[in-house]
Amino acid sequence: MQPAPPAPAAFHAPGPLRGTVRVPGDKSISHRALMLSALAVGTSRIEGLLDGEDVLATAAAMRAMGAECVREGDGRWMVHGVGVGGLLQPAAALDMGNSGTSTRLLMGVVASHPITATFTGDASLSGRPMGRVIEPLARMGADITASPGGRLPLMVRGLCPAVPIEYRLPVASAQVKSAVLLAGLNTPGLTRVIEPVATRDHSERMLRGFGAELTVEEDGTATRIITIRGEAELRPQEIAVPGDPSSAAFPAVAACLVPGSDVLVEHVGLNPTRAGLFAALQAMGADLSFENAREIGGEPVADIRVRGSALSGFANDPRDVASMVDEYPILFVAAALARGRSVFTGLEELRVKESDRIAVMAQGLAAIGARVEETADGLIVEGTGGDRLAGGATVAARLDHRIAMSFAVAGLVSHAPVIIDDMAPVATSFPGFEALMTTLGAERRQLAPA
Ligand SMILES: O=C(O)C1=C[C@@H](OP(=O)(O)O)[C@@H](O)[C@H](O)C1
Ligand SMILES: C=C(OP(=O)(O)O)C(=O)O
Repeated sequence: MQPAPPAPAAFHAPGPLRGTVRVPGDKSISHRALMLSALAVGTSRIEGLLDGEDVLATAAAMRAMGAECVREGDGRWMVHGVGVGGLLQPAAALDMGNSGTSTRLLMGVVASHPITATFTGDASLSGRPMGRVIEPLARMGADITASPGGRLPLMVRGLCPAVPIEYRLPVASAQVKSAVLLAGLNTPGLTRVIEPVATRDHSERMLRGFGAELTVEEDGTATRIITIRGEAELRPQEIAVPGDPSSAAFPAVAACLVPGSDVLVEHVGLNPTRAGLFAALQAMGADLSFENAREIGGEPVADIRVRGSALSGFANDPRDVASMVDEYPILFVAAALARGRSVFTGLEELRVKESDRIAVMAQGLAAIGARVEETADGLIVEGTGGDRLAGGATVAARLDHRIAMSFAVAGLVSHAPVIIDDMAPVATSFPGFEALMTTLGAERRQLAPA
């Protein structure tokens, strides 16, 4: 298939942003809901599932391995699971598109099933390191043949029964943790992951919710020891997926930056392992509050009210990186408009996301007039103190949805247009982004014909 032609766009805000919106379902939870439903015995129902391309790649893979996954309506899915150990050999390569989460978690699932699966992906995903999951899964007995540098395309030949391991995460990654736990689901005995820095814990919460025997201990130094008993029988569930805090980040920062704005983002998941951005914005002086706090499907949820705010510079605590790892690109935009200097450190993981998010944001922000300095593990930003950026440049999204949306927001507070060369990647995690921003009062700018 020919790749779609690029979809350039630029946005502006003729006035304050105002209104009440809901962002699509949480991407991390959506992937896990499909995978665990496919591994349960019987029929699960999911509502609020993210209908984004990344999650659809997971659904297609579960189907290719024998689970029935049916989209019954907007965000409403029915999954008929085959049981842990019951997945079938897929007839063709599993196309993971742009999705690191689908790839790494499913490699874990396949590793302990008696099947072989080939994983392929787009140019961005094919450049991302898979060695971090190959290493523990090979220790469990999976036979994995990867392209040079531990990249896609790669083939996983599972071993059943696999060998339980105790694995200390060398990098703070929920994807690596989840890959090992999911492999442990169909492995006899106890599989253990030791996590020195807490990462998102949706896998742990949901595995327990499906009836797996899983314990989490803390050793007093914030290290978490997660143990799962394998050969589990998962019971089908009804799952409600909350709104994605990583998507809510874009309208929230936009509302902070556009003077006079007042925006309510409803129904946002606020799991503490995910909510770092909102605390950072509050520390910068944002007028941001949480309303109607509640719990849905084992996850904390609230509505977030954000008003236009004068922000101050920020220095992040490197220990908090995992709680907002995907939100740094949009936080860099907030820092570019804040008063004073922001210093971001400990962000090396950003270099191996859909793009090198430190380098790509540094280049793009510099091109639209922000004062930034890239460092080995982060960025130093001298903010404008609320003045608009110059704009007047085209920035490359590089197949990275979060880069595209970050510069869409930067355009709202720039004099001249900020043209994003391709908005298409936004469909991986936030279908409806443009419509939502338009509801709030943002507008697409007319671009001169090329
Ligand atoms: O487990 C997950 O759902 C995710 C974990 C994070 O990746 P890492 O585990 O590579 O940090 C995050 O960046 C990604 O968007 C989703
Ligand atoms: C890093 C991300 O996703 P993934 O690793 O699943 O591609 C993201 O959504 O920002």
